[in-house]
Formats: sequence, structure tokens, C-alpha cells
Amino acid sequence: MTPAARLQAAIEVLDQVIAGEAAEKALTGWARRSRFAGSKDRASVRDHVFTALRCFRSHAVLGGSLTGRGLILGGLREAGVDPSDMFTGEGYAPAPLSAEEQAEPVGFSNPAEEFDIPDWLWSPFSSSLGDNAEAAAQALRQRAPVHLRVNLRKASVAEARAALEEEGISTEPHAASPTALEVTEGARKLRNGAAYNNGLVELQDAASQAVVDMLPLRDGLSVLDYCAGGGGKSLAMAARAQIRLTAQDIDPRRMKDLPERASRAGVQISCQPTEAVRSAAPFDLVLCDAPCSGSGSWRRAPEGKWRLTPERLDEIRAIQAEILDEAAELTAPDGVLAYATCSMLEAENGDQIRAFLSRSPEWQLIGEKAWGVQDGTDGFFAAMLTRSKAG
Ligand SMILES: C[S@@+](CC[C@H](N)C(=O)[O-])C[C@H]1O[C@@H](n2cnc3c(N)ncnc32)[C@H](O)[C@@H]1O
Repeated sequence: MTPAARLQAAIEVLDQVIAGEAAEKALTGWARRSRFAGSKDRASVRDHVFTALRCFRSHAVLGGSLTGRGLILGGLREAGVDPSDMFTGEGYAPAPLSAEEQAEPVGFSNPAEEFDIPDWLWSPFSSSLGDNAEAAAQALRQRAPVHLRVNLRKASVAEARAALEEEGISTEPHAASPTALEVTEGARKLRNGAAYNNGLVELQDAASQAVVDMLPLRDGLSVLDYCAGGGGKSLAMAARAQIRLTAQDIDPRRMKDLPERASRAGVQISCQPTEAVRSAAPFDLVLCDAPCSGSGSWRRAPEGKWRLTPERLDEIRAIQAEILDEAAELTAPDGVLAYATCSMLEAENGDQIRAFLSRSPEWQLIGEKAWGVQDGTDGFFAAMLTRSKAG
């Protein structure tokens, strides 16, 4: 496919997304119908679609309409490419620009539009991030880097880097965690490579790793990963110490690949239903990596940014509060309760912890940290709590 034909394909996929189709489904449908498209074509169309979804508002303004064409046109303008070089109508290229489309774009009417944040969210977003709000919103408009976690059970950081380098995958250490690497070249080779398949490295954002670094893990502890999902945090915790680790999720299907991932990583994790977890309680350490808006990972899943509503945020907050209360019940009297989200919104982070402390005065905060997407990781938050001796 020519570069212009790839843009036309992205326009068609985006029109389906605007009509209500999920991006992954629209991309899969396009790939099935387009047997002529090779892997590079598919990757390029996907990139165009995801760039447009990250920059949905600003690119629509720059392109003059909230359509697939408008979004792609706006993206070209932002990238400094003359759209008439691509919109030629030749072969499978997009049709030439209309007079309207050639007009100078109108300016942005407010920062939310310019920085691609929904209007209602700009105020909570900017008050949560303070002086970093614009930088964080700008970072959410960019593609996410690929981060790896070195599995210290199987290799040192230097050994893992050397094994990756042999496969043509270059990495740099990431400052957020001693086990974190950022892939600087060759990310597409990872999944078929030996280093990944032999469990030397896992795909995991550096802030996710840093959350686990904060936890007081040591040999012999009983640990519960409450809200384990696919088990990214479980695997990172199990790699850190010889712990007895139980993973739970309200939707056990989410943990279905965890036994295989654990065996690849050379660690043991017991996946248990909620009732079994209640019978096995209390645990020395309970981590709840709670469901959240996902605002810290909107670079990877940009549709979430536009789907979130104030009502949905309230629902999520109610679920988070319930999870904190339940997880507290499962924590041993002298144990540690850790709460984490991949959100940058105070409503889901510090506010949630303060509300918990005010309804559960026997608990006290012993540590808290936030990571911002503007610093090169996903946005994350973690807090650790214990029951106070006086409580
Ligand atoms: C942020 S994800 C977890 C990601 C995971 N810890 C990781 O690192 O890969 C949140 C998970 O919480 C689960 N969840 C939602 N409500 C829950 C509840 N009340 N109890 C337990 N898990 C819940 C969801 O199914 C989802 O898998």
C-alpha cells in the first residue's frame, strides 16, 4: 500500500469508530477485508487510527470536521505535512481536498480542546495535576513507549539487556524502577524472541514496576493481589521475594493466562475465587490495584478518554471505596494494605485515601506516591496503610 492508501484506510476505520464501533474491532474488520495489506500496512494504519484517537478533538479542529477525513487531515497539518501531497485522489489515495477543507483551520477555543481532554474533565484534570496539567495532557497525545520488566528470578538487568540486544532489541534503563527498561529499537521483535518467551523480561510499564518496588515484600509473607486482572503486579511481586501469593479478580477469566505467565517467569501464584480468598484471610500484605478511569494509560487506550463521563467516574469511585473496605477486612491486624490506580485524578487517588481514613480511623497512611505521564511512565498512584497501634 502507498502511504496515501494507508491514510485512506485509516479514514474508513475512523469513520466506523465515530459511528460507534470499537477501534480494535474496526481495525480487525478492515484487516480481514484487506488481504492485500501486509504487516507494515496494518501497523501503519493502526498508528494513524490511534494517533487520531489520542488527538480526537484537536485534529478535528485542525481538519475542519469530526470525520475520518477531518481527523487525518488535522493530523497531517499538525505534523507539518502538506495534505494536498496525500489527498491526491490517485489510485487508493483520499480524494482531493474540497475548497472548504483547504480553508485555514479556526483556532482552538480552549485548552481542553487544544490538549485533547473532554470539557467536563479539564477542571478535575488540571486541579489534580496543577502546573503539570498541560504537559500531562500533551503526553497523553503521544504514543506510549514500550517498557519491560527484567525478571530478576531469571536474569540480571545486564544479562537481560545483552540477550535482547542479540535479538536486535535495544533498551535503556528507566529511572522509575531498577528493573525497568525502555525499548529504543526492535520492539516488534519482542514477542517472538527467546528473551521474552523464556521469561527473562515481561511487558510492564515502569510506573507499575515502581508501585511494586514500594511494597515491603520479604520472604515468607502471605500476599494477596486483590483485583489481579492479567496479573502484571502479581508477577512483579513474585519475582521480588519468596512470598506465598494469592491472586483474585472479580472476573476470574481475566486471570486465565496467569498460570502460564507464572510458569514462564519461574514463579508460583495461586489464582483463587473470592470466597476462597475470604476463607484464607488474613494476609500480611494486600494490594488492591483498583479498577479506575485509566487516565494514566490513555496513551495506550485513548478511547477511554472520550468514553469517561462524570457519572461513570462516580460509579468507579464508589467501586474503589468498596474495594478498599473489603481489602482492609482481608489484611492481618499488623499487615499492610496497599491501594493503587493507573489514574492521575485526585478523586480516585488522594481523595479516596482520605475518605477511607476518615471512615476507618484505626488505619494510618505510611507512604504515598504519584507518577505523572509527563515523566515518561504511565500515570499511577499508590498508597500504603497500616492499622495504627493506638487505633
Ligand atoms: C486495574 S485492573 C488490574 C490490573 C492488574 N493488577 C495488573 O497489574 O495487570 C483492575 C481489575 O480489578 C477487577 N475488579 C473490579 N472490581 C473488583 C472487585 N470488586 N473485586 C476484585 N476485583 C475487581 C477488574 O476485573 C480488573 O481486572
